[in-house]
Amino acid sequence: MSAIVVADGVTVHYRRRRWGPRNSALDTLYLRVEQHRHLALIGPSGAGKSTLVRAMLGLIRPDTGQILLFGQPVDTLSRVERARLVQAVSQHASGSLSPRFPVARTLAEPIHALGLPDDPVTRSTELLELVGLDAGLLNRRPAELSGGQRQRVVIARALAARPALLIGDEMFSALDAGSRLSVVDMLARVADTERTTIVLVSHDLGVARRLCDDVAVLDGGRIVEHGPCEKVLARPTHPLTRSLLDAAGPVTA
Ligand SMILES: Nc1ncnc2c1ncn2[C@@H]1O[C@H](COP(=O)(O)OP(=O)(O)OP(=O)(O)O)[C@@H](O)[C@H]1O
Repeated sequence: MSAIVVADGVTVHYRRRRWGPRNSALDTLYLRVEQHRHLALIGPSGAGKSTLVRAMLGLIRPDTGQILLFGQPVDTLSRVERARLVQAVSQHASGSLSPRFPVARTLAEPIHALGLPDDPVTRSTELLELVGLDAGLLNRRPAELSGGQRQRVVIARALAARPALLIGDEMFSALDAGSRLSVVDMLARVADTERTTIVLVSHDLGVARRLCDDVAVLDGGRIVEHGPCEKVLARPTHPLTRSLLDAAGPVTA
């Protein structure tokens, strides 16, 4: 199997002031994300999940170690190369939609910016369908959409880039419980068709198990347990994984 992402001994410190104390967010972290095996990143608040995501996106440079995307150090890739390989959707991503742009323009933009061969009109309609939205919304601006519809548009915009890797940092939290599972299932189908690998940061273990093949548990900036969901979530070996499972109650999704 080939690795889509490798974190090779990554350490990240945050320093609030130049001479102030350093706060270690990732501590010599090693992780391999295999292609076409969706990975859930779970862990308590402050474990380093979002920091790891930001490092994978090349938004922060590790103090030591490196992140490899398809074997290449992420900081050697151009912005366009990175955008073609990896897209991210965060919990509050709908704020990143331009208030002036109708949905059609939002979805066409990555196609133009990345020089993809897709026809923007056909692809925008297809993308809306993929995320379970009506093509009639193509002419609406963000203010004319519900919060859940905006989040689906953000997911569609990320898919427009046809990324090899989609990173979702609590990407479903803005959706109500009723539509969450249908969007999760939709994403699983799209990822399958488009050969996209997903890394999902989630506090929702039900969603993690429903979508992901593997799970990695972070604590104190390190991976403390990593393996197939059916094994780790059924027979956890680390006390932290056990306590996350206990706190979540029965994982039903
Ligand atoms: N910009 C920053 N400056 C200083 N410290 C930070 C900064 N961002 C995060 N941290 C610290 O780094 C550590 C890891 O934070 P991170 O946001 O990666 O955790 P997380 O696992 O994503 O948490 P959560 O589940 O609450 O979102 C925490 O101790 C946090 O306080």
